[in-house]
Amino acid sequence: MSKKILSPITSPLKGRLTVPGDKSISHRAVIFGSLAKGTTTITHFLDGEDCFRTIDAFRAMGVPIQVEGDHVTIQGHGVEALQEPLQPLYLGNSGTTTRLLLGVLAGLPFHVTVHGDNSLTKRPMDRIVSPLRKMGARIDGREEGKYLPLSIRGGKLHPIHYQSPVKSAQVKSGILLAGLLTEGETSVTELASTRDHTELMLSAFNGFIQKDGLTARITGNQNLKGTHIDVPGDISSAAFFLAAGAIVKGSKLVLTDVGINPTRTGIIDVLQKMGASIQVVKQREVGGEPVGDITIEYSQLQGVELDGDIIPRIIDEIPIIALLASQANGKTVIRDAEELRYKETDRIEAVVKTLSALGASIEGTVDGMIITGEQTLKGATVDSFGDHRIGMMIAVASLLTNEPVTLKNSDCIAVSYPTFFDDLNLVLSK
Ligand SMILES: O=C(O)C1=C[C@@H](OP(=O)(O)O)[C@@H](O)[C@H](O)C1
Ligand SMILES: C=C(OP(=O)(O)O)C(=O)O
Repeated sequence: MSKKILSPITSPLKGRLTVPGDKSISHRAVIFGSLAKGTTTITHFLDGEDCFRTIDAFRAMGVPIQVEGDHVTIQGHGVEALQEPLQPLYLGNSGTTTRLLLGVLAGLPFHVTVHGDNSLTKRPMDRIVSPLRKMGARIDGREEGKYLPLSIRGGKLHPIHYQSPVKSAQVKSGILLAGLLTEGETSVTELASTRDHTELMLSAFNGFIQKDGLTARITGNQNLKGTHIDVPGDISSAAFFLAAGAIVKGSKLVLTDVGINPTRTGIIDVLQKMGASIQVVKQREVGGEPVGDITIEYSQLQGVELDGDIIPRIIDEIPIIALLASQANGKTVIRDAEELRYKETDRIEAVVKTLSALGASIEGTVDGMIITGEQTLKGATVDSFGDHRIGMMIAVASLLTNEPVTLKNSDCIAVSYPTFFDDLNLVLSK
């Protein structure tokens, strides 16, 4: 098992940092580049383990994909050129790869088996399997297709209108991708707005999608053309540095070229609401996605109440928000976040266990948590439970302790941020 001893720090965090490319956008760029005709080039691609699972899946279907550092080149020959994979597809730890790929596989005349690691094997897949079956895909798996491994017999689908019962961009995107391979109009209505990178990226590939409030409509057999995608920095990765900058006394950081798509900027809203000194500057658009630089400075934070429609906009940031709350005056209450129980770990349980061990006052609820600050954190041995976001939250927490923190299972951080510790050392040494 990997292990990292995180020593107490002696200086605040200073300087400028460009975080790696957005994970959600990197996955989608590979998917659309593989379905399109012509060359797609991707720059600032996230070379994290999850995105390689998406690359490997399309390589297994015969798509030539070349990777040099964070540059990716895809020679797309269109959907008709995809080949049935000869082996089961291993999707590792990546929920996004799985749910989006199932949408693609449902519309292809292949028989494919997909499997993943211990964590992915426990995550619910019925949320995507059920609408894809309604479209005509034949999918089998444990507990009637609730869990991986799954076996998919795809082919000619029929369009549906789907009212999604879960607030999930992966479910929406999986159905839209299946809709792209289906004659007629497929539509998805969401309960709340979730990240819309699939919708935005489709236009970059010469595709078309209609958005009408919480409903997205797509027609099949579009003529997608290869393009260039410059991936913005991942705000979900930047969030760990925004939090560190906000809670380590004397810190001042500028995070450059961060994606600030409004469906993802809940963390900025939360920090503002907590009273952080945070600004977004140099706002611009890159390839249809809004991008900006974010400055953050240490300041005393206040507790907040978070629920309702902001939850999908902070879903991956809640572990680090819990740490922020432990350093804020008063109570923070997070509700409506039961989805956290279906991530790489049960993130409600994992956050409560790790932050309690580090000295925070935190209790879990059915759909969230209650944190009372401000608490002095202490050194301890804590486990990431194999969840990259829990691992990075613990590393940021260790910046506040006077004793070392031992982080067990630290390697999982490479899933979304392979250079996390290098970047942390960079801003600690300024
Ligand atoms: O569509 C995406 O790229 C993602 C959607 C979210 O998952 P859900 O759709 O399950 O909420 C998020 O947690 C995940 O990290 C990435
Ligand atoms: C939940 C996450 O990813 P995925 O669902 O793709 O595994 C995440 O990155 O926090």
